[in-house]
Amino acid sequence: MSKGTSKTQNKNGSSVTPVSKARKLAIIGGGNMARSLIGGLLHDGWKPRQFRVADPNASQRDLLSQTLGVTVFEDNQEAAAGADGVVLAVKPQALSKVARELAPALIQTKPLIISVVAGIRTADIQRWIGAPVPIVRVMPNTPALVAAGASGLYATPEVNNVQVDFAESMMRAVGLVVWIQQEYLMDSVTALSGSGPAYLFLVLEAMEDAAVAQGLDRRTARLLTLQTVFGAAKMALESEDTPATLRSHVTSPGGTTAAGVRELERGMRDLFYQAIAAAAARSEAIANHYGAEGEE
Ligand SMILES: NC(=O)C1=CN([C@@H]2O[C@H](COP(=O)(O)OP(=O)(O)OC[C@H]3O[C@@H](n4cnc5c(N)ncnc54)[C@H](O)[C@@H]3O)[C@@H](O)[C@H]2O)C=CC1
Ligand SMILES: O=C(O)[C@@H]1CCC=N1
Repeated sequence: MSKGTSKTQNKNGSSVTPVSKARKLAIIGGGNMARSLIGGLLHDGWKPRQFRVADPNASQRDLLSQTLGVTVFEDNQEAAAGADGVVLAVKPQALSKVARELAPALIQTKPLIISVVAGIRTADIQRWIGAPVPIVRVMPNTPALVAAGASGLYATPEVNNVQVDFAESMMRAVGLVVWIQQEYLMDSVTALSGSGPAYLFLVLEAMEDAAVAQGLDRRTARLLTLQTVFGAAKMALESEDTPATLRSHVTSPGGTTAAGVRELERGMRDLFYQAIAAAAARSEAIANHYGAEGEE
């Protein structure tokens, strides 16, 4: 896997053209992921007028228009009208209804459909829409808000090269992009990088609390924790060495790090193995459960 965000070729090996700043993007579901994505794209130079966001919840719409300046709609079809891309960003249980409602507009105007919905497979979305429409399934994560996202992308065979470039340029503007060739692996991507920020926020909480228990004040504990985690990730991204080698450089024989790592090795690897396996299994279960809606 390549590191950083400087990839210059798309999944077909051709160079990526930047997304035209005239493109219009409809986003169906204006919650946490939509806000992270829009915030990151605005930071990259997109204009608020390029976004048409639909959400049935008035307070979500107010938040979006007041904080991000985007155009908001109560009606999904109105938001999708005339968009070059339609991002589906509702919860998995809402997707079948949303896709069925949008079907006539999507079949008529043929925008690229980008689903960020965890679990749900492209075949189920196409079945709800009732036609083999082009879909790029994306698993982003919330650090997209600060242009440090990580996204796995899967394209159905109907997606053409221009649409590949569109999806890739858009997601690269908010972080790292990796193309996934087999759709079932999107469950693993979801479990790793989609959910991953939450695991690491938990690690931050645990390190900070442990430092406070040692006597450090909370502010100092938080600052040292955050900078340590940021520094370690930056160093690992920029280094040719593996994380194991970098760890060995910190660990003096008989020293403090060895004493700390010995405690973590009593269960941390197994816990992460179990956490990622559980999240991937949940993604598959969501797909089986909510994806089956409307099946004959
Ligand atoms: N939050 C995260 O870190 C990530 C979330 N995702 C996926 O993104 C999707 C959205 O997640 P969040 O933004 O976290 O959820 P959220 O609950 O914050 O946002 C969902 C929004 O959809 C709106 N909504 C409900 N029914 C709707 C309908 N019929 N039409 C239009 N909008 C409707 C809700 O009012 C809400 O504002 C989920 O499918 C999730 O799996 C993917 C990657 C990361
Ligand atoms: O928790 C979830 O289901 C979503 C998908 C990845 C991150 N949040």
